[in-house]
Amino acid sequence: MPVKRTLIIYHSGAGSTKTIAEIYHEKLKDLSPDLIPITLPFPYEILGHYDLIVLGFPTYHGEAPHSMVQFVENMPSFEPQKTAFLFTTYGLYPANALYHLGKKLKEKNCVLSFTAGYRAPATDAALLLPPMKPLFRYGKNTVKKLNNHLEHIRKCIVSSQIVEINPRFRLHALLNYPNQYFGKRVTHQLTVDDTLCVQCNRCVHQCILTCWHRGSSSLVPVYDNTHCEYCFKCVHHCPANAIMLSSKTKDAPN
Ligand SMILES: Cc1cc2nc3c(=O)[nH]c(=O)nc-3n(C[C@H](O)[C@H](O)[C@H](O)COP(=O)(O)O)c2cc1C
Repeated sequence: MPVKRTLIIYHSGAGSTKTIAEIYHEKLKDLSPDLIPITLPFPYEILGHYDLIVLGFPTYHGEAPHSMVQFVENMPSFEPQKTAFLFTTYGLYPANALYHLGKKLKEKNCVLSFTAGYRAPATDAALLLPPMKPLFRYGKNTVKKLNNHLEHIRKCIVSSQIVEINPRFRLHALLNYPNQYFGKRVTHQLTVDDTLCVQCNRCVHQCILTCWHRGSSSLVPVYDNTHCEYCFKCVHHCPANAIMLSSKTKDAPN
């Protein structure tokens, strides 16, 4: 049976989703999967080289991030069908994030064969409540879960036995609605400390929603939160810890 060509593709702010994607990549390396982060816009034609796509994303406010939704919505409808695996990382509760993105993938003619959620350090909470950072960590059963999931994925890659699943709608996720409603209404203002900034422009290169631009009057990058989904990738990638955060509640960005 021919081995299916596999692409692992992910979006990650603080690195937890990237870590899980890298573990998938490492543990399946004998089957030569490719691993890439999502970019916007994305060269969708490369997806034509793969039979099977593993898609990873963090849960934000009980949903997939806008960037991820945008990535899937702009995807062409596949002909022939493609097999997709979906995983998310979350701090406390992934609500219906997998259900909603799974449905969108099916609209693109993907056969969804697997979904998984991994509890990971809650990046937003760790940034907003630094003293509580030690409480936010990977779930105790993550290694066991990963091993089971990798075994399943391996079977699908080496055989043609793909079983289609329908991700379950979690009714109790409706209780999470206040968190989603208010969470989306908190906006953050990121500021750069000019005295610390080393003008490497890593924030400009890392942001997939182009919230950072090279400064015109100074070499310090300029931030615009109009499209920001607060993944905090810029904060985590800044080598000089020059990006700082403040929050306020106002109208949601969308
Ligand atoms: C803006 C934002 C919103 C979040 N909302 C939720 C949430 O609703 N539920 C949850 O369990 N975790 C939530 N988290 C935590 C992330 O899902 C978790 O930290 C995830 O592993 C981050 O992945 P990353 O490190 O790849 O960015 C949120 C994090 C951020 C930054």
